[in-house]
Formats: sequence, C-alpha cells, structure tokens
Amino acid sequence: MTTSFEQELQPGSVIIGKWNKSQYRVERLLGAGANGKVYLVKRGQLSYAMKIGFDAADHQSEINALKVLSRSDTSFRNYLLDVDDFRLGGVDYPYYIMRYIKGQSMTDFIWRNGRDWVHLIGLNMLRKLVELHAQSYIFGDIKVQNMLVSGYGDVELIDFGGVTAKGRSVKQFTEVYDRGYWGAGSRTADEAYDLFAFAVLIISSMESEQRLKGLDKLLPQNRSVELLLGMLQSNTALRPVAPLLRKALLGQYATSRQALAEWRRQGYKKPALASSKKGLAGWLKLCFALSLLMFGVTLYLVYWPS
Ligand SMILES: Nc1ncnc2c1ncn2[C@@H]1O[C@H](COP(=O)(O)OP(=O)(O)OP(=O)(O)O)[C@@H](O)[C@H]1O
Repeated sequence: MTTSFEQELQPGSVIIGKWNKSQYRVERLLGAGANGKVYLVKRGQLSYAMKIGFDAADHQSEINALKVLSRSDTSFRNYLLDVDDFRLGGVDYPYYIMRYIKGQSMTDFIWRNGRDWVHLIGLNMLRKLVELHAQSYIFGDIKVQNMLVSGYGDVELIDFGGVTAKGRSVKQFTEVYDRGYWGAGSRTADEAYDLFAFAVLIISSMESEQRLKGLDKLLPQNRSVELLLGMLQSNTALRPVAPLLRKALLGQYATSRQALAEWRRQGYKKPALASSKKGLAGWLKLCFALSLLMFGVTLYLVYWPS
C-alpha cells in the first residue's frame, strides 16, 4: 500500500511512536526520494535520521535488511535504532530511525579536496561492500547520491532501498550504474553487480558533467561497456586503478574481497584535506612575509648612513 506523505513536518514538531512511545523532535528535512522522506530529528541531545516510507512493502523490506545488518558484527551495527508508526490527521505513517550521517557527496568531497582522494574513498567503499556481501546481501543501488564522505575519506552508505538478498532480482537500481542497462550482465544480485556499479561510480566521480551528460538516455543499440572502458582509458587520473576498474566492468571479479585485495595493492600518495592545504599555504605566506622583513632589515643595516 502506498501512503504518500505530502505534508511537511515542521521544525519543532514532535513525533510520538504509536507502539514504542519514543519521542523525536523534528529539526529539518534532510532529503526526499522515491521511497520516502528523511528528516533530521533529535531525541534528547542526540541526532538521528528518520525515514518515513511511502510504500509499506518497500519500507518493510528495507527495514528487514537493515535489521540483519544492524545485528551483524560490522560497521553497520546499530544502524537501525527504532521502527514504528506515527499518526497524523487520522492516518498512520510508518517510519524508522537510523544513525544520522554527517558528510558530503563524493563529488563535492573530491571537488573540495582534490582528485587524489579517489583511491582512499574507493578503498573505503570496497570495505563497506565486503562487509555487506559477507551478510549475503548486495547494495544494489550504488550511486553518488547514496553514499556520504566525511572525515579522512570515510564512506557511509545511505538509502538501503536497493539492498537485495544474493540470488534475487536487484530491487532498485539507477540506470547508468546498472550492468543490465549497459548490456553487461543480468540484474541478478551477485557481488559482481555491485562491483560494476562501483566502477561506474569511480569513473563518473572523475569525469566532467559535460562528458556524463546524456549517458542515461542512450538508445539500447548505443549502450555498450566499451563506452565506459573508453572513458576509463582516457582518464589519466584513474591510470593506477584502471586495470581493476576494467575487470569490475567486465565482471571478472567474483567477489568484492578479491577487488579490495587488488585495490589495496595499488600504492597511493597520502592525500591532504583542503583545510590542511590551506594551513600549509598560510605557513608559506607567513614565511614569505618574514623573509621580506629580514631582507628589509638587512638593507637598512647595510645602507643606512651611520
Ligand atoms: N542516515 C542518513 N543520514 C543523513 N542523511 C540521510 C540519511 N538517510 C538519508 N539521508 C538524506 O535523505 C535523502 C533521501 O533519502 P533516501 O535516499 O533514503 O530516500 P529514497 O526515497 O530512498 O531516495 P531515492 O529516490 O534516491 O531512492 C538522501 O539523499 C540523503 O540526503
């Protein structure tokens, strides 16, 4: 049953769970998508994200996967914190409470801090996939919008709507990242499916908007993995990881563990955050100013008539 939630929850309004009676104060809307609306809420001093589902069946299946992951001994532990309904205008709306992830999109992060970050972000993304795959699920809907990057290139996945048990048909995907769209394989949930999308994610994060334009509107006869391989080949910044991404696009990794092991073997320069780059620039400016001052003092001492 679809229970579209048209209303906006106003900041300051209080949501009370119908069953668990937990109370959450709404701070603001974080985002809205095809499956629901996500709000930043507070319980006491702690912040959480609350997702109100539109479709009861989709919402429940997302919760089922999150319950398994939340109980696992992985970084997804305790990701899901509460599941309940709230009543508004005589209608019950299902919601769940999850960890609030503070971060920025991968493209923003790379734009701010530099392209050398792609290696570390890729590594952290593969680590997440290995954890998820070990629980017999695949993520399904890997895309820039479904992950956040924070701190020193730490990656968090958000939107578990595409999480699918291995062997089933992928529940939710985005065309450009989907190997079926590119005629590169089926939509059956296996680890290689996520690795294909991972390769597209890395390639697209290093491409200009101009070159990505129209990729989602290609006629079926023009969609071929060769096009993605061509983009990969021409991107010099991706040269060290190009052989790995090529294998991922061609479905040559059976497991994410293999891909992670190879990614790790690629050495990379430790990237610097923009703020520390700024710090360095500040130091350089200070040193330059000091050397000018010293130069002035020397001139004064040498040439000033005594
Ligand atoms: N745990 C979280 N912490 C912080 N922000 C979040 C969290 N979960 C979701 N968001 C924000 O809310 C937005 C919408 O959430 P989500 O992607 O889960 O909705 P959706 O309906 O499944 O979207 P889509 O149509 O892309 O499938 C996200 O793009 C993100 O900005």
